[in-house]
Amino acid sequence: MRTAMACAQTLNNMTHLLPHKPDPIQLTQEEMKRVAAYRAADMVASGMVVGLGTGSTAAHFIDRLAELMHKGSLKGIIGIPTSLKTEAHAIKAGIPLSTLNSHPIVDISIDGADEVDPRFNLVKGRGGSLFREKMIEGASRKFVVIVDETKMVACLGGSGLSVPVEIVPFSWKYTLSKIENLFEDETGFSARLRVDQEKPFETDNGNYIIEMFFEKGVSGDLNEVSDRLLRLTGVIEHGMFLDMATNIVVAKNDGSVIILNK
Ligand SMILES: O=C[C@H](O)[C@H](O)[C@H](O)COP(=O)(O)O
Repeated sequence: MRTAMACAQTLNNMTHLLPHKPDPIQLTQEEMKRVAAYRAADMVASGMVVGLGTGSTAAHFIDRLAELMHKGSLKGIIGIPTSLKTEAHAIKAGIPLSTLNSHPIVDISIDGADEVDPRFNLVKGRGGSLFREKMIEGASRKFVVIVDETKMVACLGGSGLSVPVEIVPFSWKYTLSKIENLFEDETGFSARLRVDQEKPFETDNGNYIIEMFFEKGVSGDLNEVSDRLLRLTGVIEHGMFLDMATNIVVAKNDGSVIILNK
């Protein structure tokens, strides 16, 4: 009895010397983006033609890719940028670039997304890039999406944030009204021109963006919704990337990573 008490007392007195049990890691969203990007960089091999995504998550990937190239761990990489911003970033980072015209088959594309649903469908383009992304990622053998866990959704557009559509500037109000007509039976649907500093936002292709909002997310058959949008004269492309992603790299705020493969 005396011994047991003494042990308890000793233990209490010694707790400051015991190994400290670390608090569970709580990564910020930016840190999660970096974790996902770094993991995806491991999927790139020497000699690959790599589609370089656009946005804050893809920017971490570009930095990591450049780092691996400069270290000599990756050789003979050619990047295909999905936006002018990414092109400038990659040039600064020293990544040799080419185009889809010269390299029509891309080995792997790595890019972020605004939303990912359980079927690997994505919303992309809230940063203003979607057309070049869709073209290059559609030409890729592998399309790896890098996200933090906040991007995982039950249905596209369900977060109340926009689903972008790139349209030609000519008669944009007419195209906007056609998009509104398409979803007139959708409760809570709205659409508007994306504006930046009181002027229409312009994409890298000199086009405008219509932002569509769905109160309860995009309903019905997504391929049908996509087809109906693309049939409208004036619509160039939309930000729903359906059945394109082959792998999703999800970083969680406890520091772990989940890789989903199609
Ligand atoms: O237009 C932007 C691109 O589609 C981005 O990949 C997407 O918006 C995700 O961006 P971020 O990684 O900055 O969240």
